[in-house]
Amino acid sequence: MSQSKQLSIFWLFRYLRPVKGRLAVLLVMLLSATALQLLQPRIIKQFIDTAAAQGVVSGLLALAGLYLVAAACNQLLTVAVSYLGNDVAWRSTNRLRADLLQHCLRLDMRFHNQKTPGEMIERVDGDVTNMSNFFSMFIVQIIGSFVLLAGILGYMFVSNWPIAVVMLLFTGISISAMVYVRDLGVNATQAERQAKAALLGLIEERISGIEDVQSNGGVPYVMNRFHRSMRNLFLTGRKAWMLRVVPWNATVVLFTAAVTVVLMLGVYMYMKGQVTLGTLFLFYQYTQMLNDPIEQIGNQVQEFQKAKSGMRRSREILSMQSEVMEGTGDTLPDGALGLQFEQVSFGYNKDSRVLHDISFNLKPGERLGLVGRTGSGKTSISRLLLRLYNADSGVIRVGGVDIRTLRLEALYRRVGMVTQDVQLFDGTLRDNLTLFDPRISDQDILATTGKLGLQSWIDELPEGLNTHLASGGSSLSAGEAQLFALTRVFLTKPSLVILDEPSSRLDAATEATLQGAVDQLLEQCTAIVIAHRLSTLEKVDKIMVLGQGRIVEFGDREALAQNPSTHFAQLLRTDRQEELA
Ligand SMILES: Nc1ncnc2c1ncn2[C@@H]1O[C@H](COP(=O)(O)OP(=O)(O)OP(=O)(O)O)[C@@H](O)[C@H]1O
Repeated sequence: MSQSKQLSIFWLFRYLRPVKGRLAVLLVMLLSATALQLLQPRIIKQFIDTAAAQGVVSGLLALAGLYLVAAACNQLLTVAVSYLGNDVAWRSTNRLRADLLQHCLRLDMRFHNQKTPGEMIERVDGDVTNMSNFFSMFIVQIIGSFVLLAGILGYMFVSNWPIAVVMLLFTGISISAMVYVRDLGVNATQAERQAKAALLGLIEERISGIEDVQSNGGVPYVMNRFHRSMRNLFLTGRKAWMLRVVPWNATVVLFTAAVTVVLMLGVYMYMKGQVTLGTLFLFYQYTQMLNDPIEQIGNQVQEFQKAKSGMRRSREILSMQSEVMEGTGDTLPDGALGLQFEQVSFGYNKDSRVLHDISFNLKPGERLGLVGRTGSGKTSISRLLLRLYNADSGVIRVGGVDIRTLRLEALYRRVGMVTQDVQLFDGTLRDNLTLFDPRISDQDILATTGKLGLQSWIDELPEGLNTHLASGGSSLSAGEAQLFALTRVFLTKPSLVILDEPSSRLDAATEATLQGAVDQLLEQCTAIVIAHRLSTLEKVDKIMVLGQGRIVEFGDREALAQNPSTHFAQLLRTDRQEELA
């Protein structure tokens, strides 16, 4: 752990490598600005001394002009530094954001089950934003500040060593104090980020469940949790801030002392005639300027703490390995794909098994109806097949190929699933149906939607396939969303498809239209149909009855239905009675 903490800042340099040219330009500009900063007080010194000695007006005017030019150039450089600094920060942090998001999207569902979307936003964006100053300004500001310090102190040593010694002492003590306490705020800042992530997670969760919250009168409860979370953020944030500003506060006291001593020494020397009025002004001005680089170093130390805590959290995510490792295989047989489960067992947690020793075989083109009570493990079977989780033991083969040996993309190209929850994305209807795949033509879309009975619905939309849909699914009824999900999967022309309760939210008439279309679409593929209502299963070839994660029954639908002693026949009888009642 300690080693990883030490390595961590160097790890960030990989994101700076692609912008090193820009960083170099940034540094040159900052050094030029520093040179101008050093020059300006010397022009004023010259001006004061010339004026005090009753010098010629043209000389004074020239000095004033020179000062104006230096000040204007300094200002322009400051603007350019700020622009380029932001540019570098965005370029490098965007790379890190992309790496984090891509990594998170590849992590398995066990990871995602533990994280709320709000927390993920904070980790992919908030933590990285915290590091942006580090990327753009840390190195250049630290170098720039030290150069400015060296310039001031170097000049002072040449022109007046007693004052230079006071300045050097002040600088040395200030910087040592800052280095000594530099890590003080890192852990506290990390806790602050965690509290922020928890708050965002809470808001996101409650807003996405707004219907339930409102209809169950849960608003006061939500507000209570919200206030508690805010309080936690406030307390951790205050602690982190206080620990971060300690280094800065330490220098303020030292600075006041240094200015006083330099002024006293300077006035004394002026009275003795050892220095001119202009030089006294220069001493004062340089002492004042000394504060800028030290304050800048202090700020950078604070930013460094923030960056370090963000970086630890980002590294933590990036070092997480998905339990689902991709294989390298790319090829599956053409046409409908057979499916075998061989002694597959699985549990979401180590202590409890959800599926026990599941073995069955589906030939290419066969349709399996999966029935069982709530919680019997039907959805879990489909999740294993789609590699959202790894089975604890056993093998799953698609088209005779162990799915662990396949690239995930190769698997998803051929295996599709329609779930009960349809996620809509911010985009047009076309984007949502094709999932942003430009290779799927409008003709394909309209042919599939036509078959599924969605055509009239699309025709009624003001802009047809170009209609913009809001994310989250609020613009569709539950039944429409289900039809939508079917279209989405069938557009990918899957060779094996899992339909999880495909018609649970449709009225009888729509269901009838849909059933015909699904039958047509299923002609080219193998299918698993998960259903509570047995009427959905009239067209399947095989039936599997699951009970508490075990196969209770597996066989031909007709044979099981004809034999009155089977579980399936019993379920059919109960179903009919319920329908009659
Ligand atoms: N993400 C999860 N984490 C932990 N346990 C889970 C998770 N998802 C499901 N389970 C548990 O696994 C068991 C099987 O769930 P599964 O969703 O496979 O059942 P199901 O037969 O599909 O149920 P339903 O008919 O209600 O959809 C249940 O006991 C459930 O509580």
